[in-house]
Amino acid sequence: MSRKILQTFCRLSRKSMDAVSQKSICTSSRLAAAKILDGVAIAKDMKDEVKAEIEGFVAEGRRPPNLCVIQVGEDPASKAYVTNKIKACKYTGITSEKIVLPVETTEEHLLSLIKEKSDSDEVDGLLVQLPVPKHITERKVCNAVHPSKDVDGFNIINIGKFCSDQKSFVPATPAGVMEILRRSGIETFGKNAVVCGRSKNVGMPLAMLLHADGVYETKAGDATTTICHRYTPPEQLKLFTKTADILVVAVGIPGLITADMVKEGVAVIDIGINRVKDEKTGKMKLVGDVDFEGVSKVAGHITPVPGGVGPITVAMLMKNTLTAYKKEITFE
Ligand SMILES: Nc1nc(=O)c2c([nH]1)NC[C@@H]1CN(c3ccc(C(=O)N[C@@H](CCC(=O)O)C(=O)O)cc3)C=[N+]21
Ligand SMILES: [Mg+2]
Repeated sequence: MSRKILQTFCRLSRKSMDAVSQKSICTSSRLAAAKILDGVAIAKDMKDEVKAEIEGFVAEGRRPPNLCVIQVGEDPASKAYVTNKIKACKYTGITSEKIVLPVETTEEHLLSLIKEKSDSDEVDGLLVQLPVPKHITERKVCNAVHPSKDVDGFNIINIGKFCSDQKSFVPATPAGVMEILRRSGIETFGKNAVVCGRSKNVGMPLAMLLHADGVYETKAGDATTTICHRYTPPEQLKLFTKTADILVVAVGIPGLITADMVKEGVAVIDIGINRVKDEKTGKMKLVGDVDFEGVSKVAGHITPVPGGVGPITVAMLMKNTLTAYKKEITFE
């Protein structure tokens, strides 16, 4: 046998032996389907913890925490999200006020309402559901919410603190993703994380949480973190996603991530929310950015859509509202 053939043979037999030993050792995730990270169950655990703590405060004679949610216009998706938030308030024992303003509300009127609620001793958490109508400047709205009540973490003071590794209100979706990883025992320290999407409310803060130094107040993940975005050439996107031990996708393109783009055993967190028509039934359905069927055969862990990150976002908002109530973060 020539040297070359022998080498090839050895390599092949080594590979097949690995496959055999892996199969016999690894009975669950790897070679079988990915473990589905149940967002509804994790969110329930988180809400139950908040609920128990609130019951304690109320038993001591304190008023429960309060959340004020302002919605401008009647966007159907916003309505659904706000409904979920109010429902979670009821479940956890947070009192809530939902204020729906007409779509033609002036910026001046909205800003004065935000100021009124920011000044009210009855309100602990305050948020304006985004997006706001085009004639209103989103940045002004976010900055009008007092930092100590800014449970969305969208005020520039909270963004500044957060980016300086200080304790702050952190946006619920990225904070929720870290919570999924933590509660599912998925290590970030020294791992490769790839974040697809660089939005100010999700991709950017999530990349911060994954890459920054865990010794500081934000308790970040110490992962080697790559950010991909709309100008990452498609053929390069795959090179990056293939390196990921943790792959987070928040882009808004159904089916963007396919099985050939991921490494075996990767933890996939799908933040996409896309309403598409079901080919079989003709009805509208919710899907993420990940080809769930294909990728779940290769991944070690994967979040579904719906029932993944969405419910955890809502649960994290409850946690942030409790934090605001306890005045755990100081703003001087
Ligand atoms: N000021 C502000 N704060 C936000 O936190 C905020 C926002 N604006 N604007 C929009 C995004 C998106 N977001 C979601 C909340 C709940 C679900 C959720 O409950 N999703 C369910 C399905 C809901 C459905 O059926 O549409 C699930 O994934 O299972 C999703 C997304 C919060 N956001
Ligand atoms: Mg969000």
